Amino acid sequence: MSSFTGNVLKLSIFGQSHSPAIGCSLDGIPAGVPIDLERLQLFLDRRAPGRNETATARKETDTAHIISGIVDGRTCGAPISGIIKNADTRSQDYSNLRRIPRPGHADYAAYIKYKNNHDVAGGGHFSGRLTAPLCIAGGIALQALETQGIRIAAHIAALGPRDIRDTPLDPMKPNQVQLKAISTNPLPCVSAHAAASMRECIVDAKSHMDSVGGVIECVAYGVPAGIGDPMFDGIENRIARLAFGIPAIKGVDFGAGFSSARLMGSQNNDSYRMQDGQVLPQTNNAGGIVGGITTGMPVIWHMAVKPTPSIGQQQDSVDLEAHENAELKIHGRHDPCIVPRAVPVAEAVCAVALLDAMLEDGAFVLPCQADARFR
Ligand SMILES: Cc1cc2nc3c(=O)[nH]c(=O)nc-3n(C[C@H](O)[C@H](O)[C@H](O)COP(=O)(O)O)c2cc1C
Ligand SMILES: C=C(O[C@@H]1CC(C(=O)O)=C[C@@H](OP(=O)(O)O)[C@H]1O)C(=O)O
Repeated sequence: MSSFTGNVLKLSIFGQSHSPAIGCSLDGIPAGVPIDLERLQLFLDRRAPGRNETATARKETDTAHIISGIVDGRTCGAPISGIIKNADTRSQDYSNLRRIPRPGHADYAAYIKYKNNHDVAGGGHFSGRLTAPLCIAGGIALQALETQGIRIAAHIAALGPRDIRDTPLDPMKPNQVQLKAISTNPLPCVSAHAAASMRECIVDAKSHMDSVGGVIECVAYGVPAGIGDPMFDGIENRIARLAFGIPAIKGVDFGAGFSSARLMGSQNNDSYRMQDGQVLPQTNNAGGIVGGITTGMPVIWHMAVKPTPSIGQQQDSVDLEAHENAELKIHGRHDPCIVPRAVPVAEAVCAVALLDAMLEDGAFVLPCQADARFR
């Protein structure tokens, strides 16, 4: 299975939803980066399951056990590895799914590819649970990027079939009022009204044993110009590659994205002006990336999250042993909507992708490279 990525910052994710533990290994961060483990845990808590009625009922503490690579609050140059224990597993909920695959989940595709040897319990290695160790790596990358003046934030941009919309994040510069609202509203939205409507939509879908999807917007402020590469290692490629590693992501776009296809060139181009001796684009339809390389404007991207495949309603499936049609009713615990818990995961993958590109371009410089301990 391809659960390994990165050019300079090498990330590997291991485990299954119901295995004793899940974890990650992250190699390539320079020594001396300050990492606050309490803040890392608060980041993981934003994604953790079982915290409210819009999420799965599975309860996990999602405590990150960092077993190597961080000493006395700083990276030591050795590979960082972290594990999270799985505790609240109910594998019996999955006993019939090896035979009768869930529409929309990976059961049937895995049955064919792994010749029925896959771990079906909890969705195995396909589970959204694997985004917990992804958030260990992402949380560390976010703190590393903060030392470079980079701040990454995501929110729910749109949700559900009625397309409930939140206010977009400022595409030109960080807006502290917006960023505070995202962290204080009951769902990660700029607008309290949008958060309340989205919550209602999720609870309503749940009461009908159904699920809803949505769109997450993620913005990286403070990324310097000139990071990335043309063709296959552009910043778009790098972010999209990691974003599609998140289960349930079915679309990714940048800046004006798919809407740019409906604009005239004169509307879509971000014209340049000089301001205080600096080149300053006047708009940011490009989402801060041209030719795969950053422009110095905020990097803006979106990811489409499909509605959770495991729903309580009866669905048409097949019996893979009897080779006949079958009806399926799923009895497990599932997210009625994945979107709220995927918001920190968007920030995590954005941070890992940008940090890898910055390390590769030699653009990651610690404010105090000479460690005080050696003076
Ligand atoms: C944070 C998170 C939570 C998820 N929770 C569930 C869930 O409770 N039930 C479910 O069927 N799928 C859930 N998923 C999605 C499935 O894991 C995913 O749809 C499945 O592995 C198939 O992959 P694909 O949708 O990318 O094709 C979740 C995904 C994420 C990122
Ligand atoms: C546990 C998490 O989410 C799980 C993701 C998931 C899936 O199919 O993706 C299915 C459910 O697993 P289980 O049936 O074991 O409760 C979710 O609870 C998590 O995100 O930490």
